[in-house]
Amino acid sequence: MRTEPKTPAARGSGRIPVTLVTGFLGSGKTTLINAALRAPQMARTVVVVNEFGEVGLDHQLFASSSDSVVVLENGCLCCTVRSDLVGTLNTLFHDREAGRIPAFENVVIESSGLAEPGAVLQAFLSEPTLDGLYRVASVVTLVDAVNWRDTSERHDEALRQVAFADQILLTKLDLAKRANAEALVRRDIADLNPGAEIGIVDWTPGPIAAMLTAPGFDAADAKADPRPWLRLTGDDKHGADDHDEHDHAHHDHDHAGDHDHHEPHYHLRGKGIESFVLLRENPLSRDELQFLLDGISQNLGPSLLRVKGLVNIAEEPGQPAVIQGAQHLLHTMTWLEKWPDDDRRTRIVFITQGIAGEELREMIYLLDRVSQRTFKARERGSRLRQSSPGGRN
Ligand SMILES: Nc1nc2c(ncn2[C@@H]2O[C@H](COP(=O)(O)OP(=O)(O)OP(=O)(O)O)[C@@H](O)[C@H]2O)c(=O)[nH]1
Repeated sequence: MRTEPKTPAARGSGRIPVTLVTGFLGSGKTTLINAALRAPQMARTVVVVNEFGEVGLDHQLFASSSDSVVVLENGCLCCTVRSDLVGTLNTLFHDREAGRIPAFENVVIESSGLAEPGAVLQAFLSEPTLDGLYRVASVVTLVDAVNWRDTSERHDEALRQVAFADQILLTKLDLAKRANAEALVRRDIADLNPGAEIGIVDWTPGPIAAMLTAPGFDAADAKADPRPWLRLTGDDKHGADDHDEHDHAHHDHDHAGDHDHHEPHYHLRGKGIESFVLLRENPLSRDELQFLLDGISQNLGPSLLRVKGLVNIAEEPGQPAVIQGAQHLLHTMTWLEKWPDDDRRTRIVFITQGIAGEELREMIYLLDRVSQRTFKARERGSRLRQSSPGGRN
């Protein structure tokens, strides 16, 4: 990741917001988008679906993109990007600029039920063309509450779709036989992705359309409020404690509360998805942050699913830096004009797969300590050199 010179609002927020709708096969994606299309506020929205004709789009702009993927040089399938999606979005943007199609204001992408949201998200963060034209406003993941446990046991994609989400909507609760179905699914999901907002689909077109066209958080807009995006508020939704600068985001499965203790324990963690919040009271210097992020990227590499956070940088105490990443890619840092409230702590949420929670925690903790020590030692060294008789000053 590059830490760029501070240029608040340098790129403004002119990029077109994209809402990515994901969810396992049959979770209700098409039904949701079709419901939204009945609302007038979708008139300036382009809907891109994987399969042509999947959504009835009589009066809508429409773009199709087939399922081809490109395997990048390192051959890692997690890095495949949907080049046709990138091409489609590029064409749409330039057609819009040239007046060949109406000036749409939003894009909604319905990804295939088996798609890896990480690859699509990464395309927006890494693809130079897309990055300048579009931004991901929100990743909305639908979860079929009836089939969730079966599906999540069998299909990793379903878990990763939840792990990548900013918002999660439960569907089919009307079909659930168990009275506590909602509570159980919510518990699993909060465990996988403590930073996501969880709700139930209200099938009224207006509210769905509003959700799909919401501007979301634009990290390039210096005036944007990051709180809903990060979902870390004063009461700290992630459950991290102030007494420890590093805390684990998981809920304690054994604690009393609204958990149903008659339910057999569900080992989602056996699936290897972990989340962790790095909380830090002391500001980081730019170099420390670079060191920390490089270390995280090198050591966690393919295990990283999603990273997002606000960082207090020592050189710029009045302005938080925003970092975000998908898979091993950490996106260029941007700056907000001011802190959204009095909480000036660095807060970075990590969602990983394939690394044990304890190991993750230890690694980030260690990297942070090494980074602090290295830079403190370097500062001391430079002070000593300056004050010594043979020093430069
Ligand atoms: N009763 C009920 N049915 C639902 C609900 N959500 C979706 N369905 C039904 O579930 C079926 C699958 O919904 P789709 O919208 O096609 O699901 P999808 O996610 O687009 O499916 P794929 O395209 O296969 O990935 C349809 O018959 C919907 O009517 C819900 O909340 N309640």
